Amino acid sequence: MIGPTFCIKLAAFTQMDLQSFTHSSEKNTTIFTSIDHPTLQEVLRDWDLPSTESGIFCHSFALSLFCVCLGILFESHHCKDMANSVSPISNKEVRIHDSLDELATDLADYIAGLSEMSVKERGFFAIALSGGSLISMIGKLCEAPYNKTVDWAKWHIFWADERVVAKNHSDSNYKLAKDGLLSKVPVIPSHVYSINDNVSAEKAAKEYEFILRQLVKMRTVSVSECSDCPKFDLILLGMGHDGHVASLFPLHAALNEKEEWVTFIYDSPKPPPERITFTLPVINSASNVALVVTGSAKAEAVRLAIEESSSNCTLPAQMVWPTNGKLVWFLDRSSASKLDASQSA
Ligand SMILES: O=C(O)[C@H](O)[C@@H](O)[C@H](O)[C@H](O)COP(=O)(O)O
Repeated sequence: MIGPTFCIKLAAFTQMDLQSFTHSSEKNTTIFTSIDHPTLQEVLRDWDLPSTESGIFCHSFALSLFCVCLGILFESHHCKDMANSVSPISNKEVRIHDSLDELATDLADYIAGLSEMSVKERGFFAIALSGGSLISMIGKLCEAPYNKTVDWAKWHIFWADERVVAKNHSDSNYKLAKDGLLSKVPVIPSHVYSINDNVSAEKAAKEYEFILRQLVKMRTVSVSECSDCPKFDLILLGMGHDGHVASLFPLHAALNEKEEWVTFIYDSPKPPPERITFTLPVINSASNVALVVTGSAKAEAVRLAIEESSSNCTLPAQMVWPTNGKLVWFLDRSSASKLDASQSA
C-alpha cells in the first residue's frame, strides 16, 4: 500500500542521492541499478517490492513516481509563490506612444484582438473596466472598423472598481462607461454587470462577488489555474499620480485582502469616498491586464511602478503582476518621460 509518507520519503530519497546520482552518471553507469539508500529501501519494504538485483524495474518505477510528485509539488509551489511573489514578471510590455490618438488606436486594436481571441477560444469575452480618463481612451471602439468587427454580443462587462453612487450620478463609473462606450455599441444589456447602488459599499461588494462566483461557476468568466479566482480575459486599469489602481490606494488595508474577490472602502483619498474594488488576487489572476496612463503628472509613479518593482514596493501599481497573464502598459511620451532610455526608446 502506498502510504501518506510516500511523497516525503521519495523527496528524502532524492535529496540524499543527488551525490550518488551525479557520481554514477559521470561513470556512465546505469543510474540506481542497485538500491543502497535506506529511505528507498524502507519505501520498497512498505510496498513489498524486491530490493536488489530485480530492483531495476522498481527503481525506474520509483523514480518515475518521484518525478511526477516533484512536478506536482513544483507546480503548486510555483503557483502559490507567484500569487504572493515579489519577483518581477517577465511577461510585461511597455508601449509608448507619440500621441494620444496613436495610443487610443493601439489600445482599440489590442482590445479588439483579445476579444476576438477569447471569443474564438471560450465563446465569451469577460472584460473589467475602471473609471477615469481610461474610458475616453477606449472611445475608438465605438468607431469603424471596431463597432462593426467586434463581436459585441459575446462581451460580458464588469467593473474592476466602482464608486458607490447612483448609476445616473456623474461620479458613477458605470455612467461614464455607458455614456462613453456601452450605449454606442450593441452589447447585450444583461451582460453588463453593474453594482447594486441601493446598498452600502460593504453589501454592494458582497453582492458583486456573489454574481462573479455564479459566472465563474458557469465559466462565463474563466477560473485561474492557481487559485479559485476569476480569470478575466482583460482587466483595464488607469493609475493615479499616487500610483493607485482600481480603488486600491497606497498603504490602504484593502491592498492586503487575500480572501475576498471584491472588497469595499469608505475612505477613498480620491472622492467619492465609498467604493468597491477588485482585490489584488483577482487583478493578478487575469489573462491580461492593461494599465493606461497619460500625462506628465504621473511620470514619477510610472517610473516607480515599472523600474522600481521590488520586495518593499508600496505603490499599488507595483503590485500588479499577473501570475500567469500578461501586463501591458499603454503610455504617452509625457507619462513615460522619466523611464530610462531603454524603456522609452
Ligand atoms: O474610479 C476611479 O477613480 C478609477 O478607477 C481610478 O482608479 C482611475 O482609473 C485612476 O484614478 C486614474 O484616473 P485618471 O486616468 O482620470 O487620472
